[in-house]
Amino acid sequence: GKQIRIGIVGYGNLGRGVEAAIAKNPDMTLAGIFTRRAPADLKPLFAQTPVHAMASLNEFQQTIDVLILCGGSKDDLPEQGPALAALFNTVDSFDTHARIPEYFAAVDAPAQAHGKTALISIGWDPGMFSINRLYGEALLPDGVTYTFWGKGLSQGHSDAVRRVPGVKAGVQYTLPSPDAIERVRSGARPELSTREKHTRECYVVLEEGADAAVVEKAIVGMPHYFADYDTRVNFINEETLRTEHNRMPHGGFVIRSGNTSEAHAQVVEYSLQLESNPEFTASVLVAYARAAYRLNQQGQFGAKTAFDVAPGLLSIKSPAQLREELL
Ligand SMILES: NC(=O)C1=CN([C@@H]2O[C@H](COP(=O)(O)OP(=O)(O)OC[C@H]3O[C@@H](n4cnc5c(N)ncnc54)[C@H](OP(=O)(O)O)[C@@H]3O)[C@@H](O)[C@H]2O)C=CC1
Ligand SMILES: N[C@@H](C[C@H]1CC(C(=O)O)=NO1)C(=O)O
Repeated sequence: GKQIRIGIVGYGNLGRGVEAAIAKNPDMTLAGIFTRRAPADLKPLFAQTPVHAMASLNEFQQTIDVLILCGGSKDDLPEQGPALAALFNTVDSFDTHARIPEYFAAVDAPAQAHGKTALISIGWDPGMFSINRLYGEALLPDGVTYTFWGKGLSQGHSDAVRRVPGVKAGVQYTLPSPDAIERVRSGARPELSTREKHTRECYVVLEEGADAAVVEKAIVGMPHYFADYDTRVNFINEETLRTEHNRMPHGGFVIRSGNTSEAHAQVVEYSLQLESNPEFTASVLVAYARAAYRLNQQGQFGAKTAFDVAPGLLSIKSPAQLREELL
């Protein structure tokens, strides 16, 4: 049948992951990559992938079904999300949790006004972990939920570090507290503050002449990303970053402990072990692009989150096939 035509906006770790993921979905085809840089500067994963300047995006309104927005949540998506939701169906991974309500509103208005469908904050957290936190609360109303990430590389926090003036390059690792995990797994249902659950470790390459103390202060005090955590900042050179910090593994789990009666405790858990955080996130975005296309065909316009998307819309299988095979 008809292939769903995808455009990638922003070619970083996530954009490259989406290029790979589309090749794994036979009902999808990649119309092209759109970048703010000079297209000739980009080396796509597949030589045949077209690369266009962002300015030419308007010309593709009739030939692209869904845009997957792969920009950074700190500075790119707040501007690109609302602007592009007026022109295309979109899917993004916006993950500045504290700002999701305002981002939802900023994207919903243009999408509604132009009959577009915009799936926001898709990925694993927010995204698949959000869905599993919802399942936990809905299925075991009397209980507690915990989310742990890592040890691994957070792309949102790494992007945020890279945006600090004076930072040339950088990554951020999230480390869960072994003690906190042990207390949760013991069934003790402890009260844990944000600071007690994870610490954050940054590795930063400074621009020439940048002041390390000023950069460190800007990172550790950064609202929404670092201010609520104990954070260490290590300064390294480009060679070390390239050789020791070029892998992007991550993972984690959502656990719900609850009681269905005095007598019976129940536990629900969802976990991820990711060799590549960006490739997994990209694969989630591509499955949701299928849903965005279908929702738009159904006249479901405006901004939506992972909570609003029926699981069947993600599958390449037809509803009848799903009933036969997966029920
Ligand atoms: N919800 C979730 O579970 C997850 C969400 N995310 C989100 O995805 C976002 C993007 O992550 P990630 O792809 O790692 O970010 P990157 O820093 O790799 O890319 C962000 C943007 O920066 C530009 N860029 C990329 N490489 C370069 C370069 N070498 N020089 C100049 N500009 C460059 C690209 O835009 P352009 O091509 O236009 O220059 C790109 O879209 C994160 O900020 C995070 O918020 C990530 C993982 C999980
Ligand atoms: N959005 C995160 C995905 C997970 C990882 C994470 C963290 O390490 O703080 N929080 O959510 C990312 O950008 O990698």
